[in-house]
Amino acid sequence: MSGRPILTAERMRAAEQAAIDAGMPVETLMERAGAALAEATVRFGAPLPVLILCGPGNNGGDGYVAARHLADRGIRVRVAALGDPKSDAAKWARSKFNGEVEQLGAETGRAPILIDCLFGTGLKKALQPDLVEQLLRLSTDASVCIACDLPSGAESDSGELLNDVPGFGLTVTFGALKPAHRLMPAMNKCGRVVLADIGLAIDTAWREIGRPDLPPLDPAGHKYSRGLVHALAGKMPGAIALSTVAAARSGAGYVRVSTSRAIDGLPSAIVQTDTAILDDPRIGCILVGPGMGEIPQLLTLALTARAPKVIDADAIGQVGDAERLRGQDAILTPHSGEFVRLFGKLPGNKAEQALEAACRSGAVVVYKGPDTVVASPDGRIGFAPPAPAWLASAGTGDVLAGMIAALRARGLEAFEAACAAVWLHGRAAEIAGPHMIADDLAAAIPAALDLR
Ligand SMILES: NC(=O)C1=CN([C@@H]2O[C@H](COP(=O)(O)OP(=O)(O)OC[C@H]3O[C@@H](n4cnc5c(N)ncnc54)[C@H](OP(=O)(O)O)[C@@H]3O)[C@@H](O)[C@H]2O)[C@@H](O)CC1
Ligand SMILES: Nc1ncnc2c1ncn2[C@@H]1O[C@H](COP(=O)(O)OP(=O)(O)O)[C@@H](O)[C@H]1O
Ligand SMILES: [K+]
Repeated sequence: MSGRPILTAERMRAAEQAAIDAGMPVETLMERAGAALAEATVRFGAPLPVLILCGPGNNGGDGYVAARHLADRGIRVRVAALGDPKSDAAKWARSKFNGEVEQLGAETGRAPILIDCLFGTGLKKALQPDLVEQLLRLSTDASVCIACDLPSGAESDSGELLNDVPGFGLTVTFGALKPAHRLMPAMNKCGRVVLADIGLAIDTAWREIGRPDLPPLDPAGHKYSRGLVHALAGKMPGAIALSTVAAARSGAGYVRVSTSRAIDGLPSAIVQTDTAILDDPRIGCILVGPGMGEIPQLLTLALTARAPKVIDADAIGQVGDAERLRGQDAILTPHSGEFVRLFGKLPGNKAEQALEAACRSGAVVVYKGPDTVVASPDGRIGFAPPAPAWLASAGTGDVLAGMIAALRARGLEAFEAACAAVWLHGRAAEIAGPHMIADDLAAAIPAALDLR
C-alpha cells in the first residue's frame, strides 16, 4: 500500500535519534521543520500578519525558526511564548530569532494567522486551563489557524484530546504523520495535514492509505479471470443488493448471489441462483453477512469453502470465537459494536486494537468508523484518509463490503484489497455528495475508480 508513513511519538524520537547518531545535528532537523512550517504558512495563509505561540520544548523551537523565516520574507510576525525555552535546540532557535518575544497571556493581541507551536509529540498532560483559554480566544479571533506537528492538547499516539482544542485549518508535521492525525477525535481538529520531509529515514508498516494502484485490465481476460464474487443472501435482500451492485461497479467480472427468493430490482447483470455451490474453483471471493439476519448456517457454509471471503455485518456477530477464523483467508469488516462483540474491549488505540484483532483471528480487519483502520496479522496498518461524515447512513457498510469482495476477487492481496476499497469508498462518498444514500454511493464507484 502506498501512502504517507505514520509513526508513534516513541518511534519518531528513535528516527530523530538515529539521524543525530549518524551525525545530523538536531538544530538542522529543527531548521528544516521550522522552514517547512513557514513555507506552508505562506502558501496556505497568504502574507497576512502572523502570531506564533511558542512552548518550552522543541515544538516551540520550530516556532522560533518559522518566525525567523517569515520575518526574512518580510511578513509581519509576532512571537508569544510561555516562558524561556528549555531544550538546547529550542534555546538555539530562540537565539537566532532577532524579533521581540512577548509573554503569552490575557493581553496577547490577535493576528489573522495563528500558529500553535506550544506542544507537539512531547505533550505529557492537559494544558493549564488559562492557557487553553488563551489558545481558544486567539484561534477564534484568527482567520487561519495552523498547528505545528499537532494541535496542542492532542495526544500523539491515542488521538485523544487532553483539553479543549480549537479546530485547525492546517497541520504541518515532520518526517511522518502521527496516529493522532488519523484517529478520532484529534483527526477532526487537524484540518489538512501537510507532511514535510526533514531528511529522516522512516521505516514503518503503518501508513495512511494512499491512492490505490489497481492492476490494469488484462486484454485477454474473461469474466472469471476478472473476478467472480459469490454473495450469500439472507433475510434482508436490500443489503445484499447494495453489496452486489457495489461489487459489480468495482470491476468484478461476475457477481452471483445465492438466494432462496428472487431479489427485486437487482441489475440483470447480477446472476441470482437458488443454489449455493461454494466449491466452485472460479470463485474469487465469497461475501457473507450483509442482510444475513439470524441464519448462522450461512457463515458456517462460507467457512467450509476454500475461497477468500469477506465477513461483514451479521456474520461477524455469528463468528463467536475469533479462533474459528484461523486458517481462513478472510477479511472482517466490523464497526465498533461488532468489533467489541467479537473481540471484547482491547487495550491501545484503535489501530493497535485492530492489529490485535487481526493477530487473534488471522484475518485482515477493517475496523470501520469516521477513522477507519485496516490491520493485517503481519503488522501492516492502513489509516484511512478523512472521509465525509455523510457516509454515516444505513447501507454504506454493505457497499464497502461489496467493494472489498470485488477487489479481492480481482486478485488483490487481502490487505491491499481492503485498503484500496476503503480509499475508493471515501472518494465515492465525496463524489456522491452530502445528500447521498447508499444506492448513490454504489453508483459513484466508477467515478471514484476514474479518479485514480
Ligand atoms: N522528532 C523529530 O525528529 C523532530 C521534532 N521536532 C519538533 O519537536 C517536537 C517535540 O519536541 P519535545 O520532545 O521537546 O516536546 P514538546 O512537544 O515541545 O513539549 C515538551 C515540553 O513541554 C513540556 N510539557 C509537556 N506537556 C506539558 C503541559 N501539558 N503543560 C506544560 N508543559 C508541558 C515538557 O516539560 P517536562 O514535562 O519535560 O518538564 C517539555 O518542556 C515535535 O512535536 C516537533 O514539533 C522538530 O524540531 C524536528 C525534529
Ligand atoms: N462520521 C463518519 N465519517 C466518515 N465515515 C463514516 C462515518 N460514520 C460511518 N462511516 C463509514 O460508513 C460506513 C458505515 O458502515 P456500517 O456501520 O457497517 O453501516 P451499515 O451496516 O448501515 O452499512 C463505514 O465504512 C464507516 O467507516
Ligand atoms: K503544536
